[in-house]
Amino acid sequence: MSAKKIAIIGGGNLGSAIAQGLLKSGFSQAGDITITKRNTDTLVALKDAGVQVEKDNAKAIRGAEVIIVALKPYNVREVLQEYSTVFDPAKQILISVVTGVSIDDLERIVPGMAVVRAMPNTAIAIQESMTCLSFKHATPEQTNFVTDMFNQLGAAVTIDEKLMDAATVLGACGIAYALRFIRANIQGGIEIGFDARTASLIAAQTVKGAAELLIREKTHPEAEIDKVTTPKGCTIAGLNEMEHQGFSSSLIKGITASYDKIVKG
Ligand SMILES: NC(=O)C1=CN([C@@H]2O[C@H](COP(=O)(O)OP(=O)(O)OC[C@H]3O[C@@H](n4cnc5c(N)ncnc54)[C@H](O)[C@@H]3O)[C@@H](O)[C@H]2O)C=CC1
Ligand SMILES: O=C(O)[C@@H]1CCC=N1
Repeated sequence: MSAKKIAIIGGGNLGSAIAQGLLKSGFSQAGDITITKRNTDTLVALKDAGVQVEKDNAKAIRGAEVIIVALKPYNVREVLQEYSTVFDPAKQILISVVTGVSIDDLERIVPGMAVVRAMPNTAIAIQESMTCLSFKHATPEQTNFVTDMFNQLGAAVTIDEKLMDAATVLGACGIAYALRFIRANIQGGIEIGFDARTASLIAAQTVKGAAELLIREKTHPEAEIDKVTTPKGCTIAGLNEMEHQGFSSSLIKGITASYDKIVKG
């Protein structure tokens, strides 16, 4: 449990998920978390859980030691600029989960502040995020704090900032790709006889099992696939048909399209 006061600026999809994760993990007490949004109606559940819900960013920033900025890339500059004099670089750290805005850019907007970039995904709400972190001017104490926090909200890895756009695609967008894969399995499962609820359970638990095999056993996917593909069996027949239809290729092309969207706009 951390006694640090945390302010989340931008209580949208990711900001709210971070607040939920901080609460569920026990990393923070509800009263130590403040979350801001212009229209706070969607934050009722967090408010009911004891989180401080605010419209006033200045008040939230003043009362915090850790500020997590979860605004859209197109308004983060404008909003941070408005409050740049409210920050206290001697006592605070700024963590940005904003896509495509560099540490240098953010440190220029809020002079003197140590900025950390973090790229979690929405599974942070249930402590299952993959979070990539980049540090530049953070002190060892700040680095340890941020790493520990995101480790308690899933798994965290530190990467070179030049890989942050790639991390955004593979980790943050990646959860959407995985969910679409599961949805397609559900659609197929219904077509071959299951009701939607049973198909959802089978598809999701099967993907969870596949992921856990790789994480726990540290094996290569193809080595695990070899164990499933009985010669002349149904698995290889299905896999090969998927590849004939461009399965791996479509995923790789999707990943590079997402990446180009961040890099080229
Ligand atoms: N949604 C995701 O899965 C992920 C999002 N990100 C990044 O996180 C950031 C936030 O993304 P989302 O949560 O999806 O967007 P969102 O649009 O759901 O959240 C942004 C929130 O900021 C609020 N906001 C706007 N102006 C404000 C102001 N002046 N003061 C306080 N709040 C204000 C908006 O009302 C909105 O609720 C983006 O930069 C995105 O690229 C990064 C990783 C994953
Ligand atoms: O789609 C987006 O732009 C954001 C960044 C990563 C996940 N959602």
